[in-house]
Amino acid sequence: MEKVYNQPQGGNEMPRFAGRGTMLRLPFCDSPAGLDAAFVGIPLDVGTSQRAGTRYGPRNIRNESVMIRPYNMATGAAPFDSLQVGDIGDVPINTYSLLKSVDIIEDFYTRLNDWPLIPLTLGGDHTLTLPILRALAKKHGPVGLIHVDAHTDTNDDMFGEKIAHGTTFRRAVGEGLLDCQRVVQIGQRAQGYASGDFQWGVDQGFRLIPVEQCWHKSLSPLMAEVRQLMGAGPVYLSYDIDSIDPAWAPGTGTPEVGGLSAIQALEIVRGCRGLNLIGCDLVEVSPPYDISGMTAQLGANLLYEMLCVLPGVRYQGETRL
Ligand SMILES: N=C(N)NCCCC(=O)O
Ligand SMILES: [Mn+2]
Ligand SMILES: [Mn+2]
Repeated sequence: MEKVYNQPQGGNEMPRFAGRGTMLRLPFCDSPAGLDAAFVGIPLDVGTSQRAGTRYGPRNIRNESVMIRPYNMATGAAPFDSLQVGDIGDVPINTYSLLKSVDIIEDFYTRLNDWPLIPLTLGGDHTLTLPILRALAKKHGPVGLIHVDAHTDTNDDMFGEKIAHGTTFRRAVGEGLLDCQRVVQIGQRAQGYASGDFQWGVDQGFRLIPVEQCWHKSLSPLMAEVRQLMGAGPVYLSYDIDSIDPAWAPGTGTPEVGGLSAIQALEIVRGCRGLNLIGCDLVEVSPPYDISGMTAQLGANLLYEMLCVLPGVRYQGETRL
């Protein structure tokens, strides 16, 4: 019998401004059973260092995902023709404790390890990536990482705290969660607390591509190099929306000028096709600062593009360049 796959609620069956409040208006699934990929919300902002508000990220990304249709006309991807995808809701973080929230997130994703699904996470601030990596490392061992961000997030502490949205990947290295020779950081820019701030990751084995090396060019050639570097091993994609210039993504808590374009963001994610992706996140969307919801819509589209490059996605016909 032909397998039936979940479909986004169509714009001709329910007006786009109505219907399910889930990601892409997919069915809400109260169990991970049977899913190949799951959208998960983490409404966290107690880890932020400047503007807060990312607690509203998951809800607004879902709200702005209503324009997205099933078939990717640029790449030919048809995710809902071969993957069972659902929205499994939000992680019940502790609004009053970042450390307890980190434990709650790790426990939630550790339980997801029991299922063959790939988590696609709607953030929330970048602290959330640490507990997700802790959980995924239990299943996959140390993983490769594609980290797109205005920041390195490798501070040893912030205000004396070892866990915050700017310390995530320092902690991940220290806990042995990353295969450091298969880590790339793309889009880093602005200033440091010390002159060597960007060097710490490079000293661990990371490949760093500062934003100035991205300016005025397509990033498709870079992604060919990244695919080569990642090889066949497990890879996690962590996409901080503030990697993109505030002109395209104003709704974020720690904006930095001179960022990537939305087009380059699409090139990066589409360039992940063929990788052994074991999880993705889209973090730091802060709706209170989001002009007309465009940052949340860009985040929703990047999450859809991540879904489109997951292992097992079927492609329709020839893919256009
Ligand atoms: N937005 C994220 N994830 N990190 C911002 C860190 C800012 C800082 O290191 O001063
Ligand atoms: Mn970040
Ligand atoms: Mn950032």
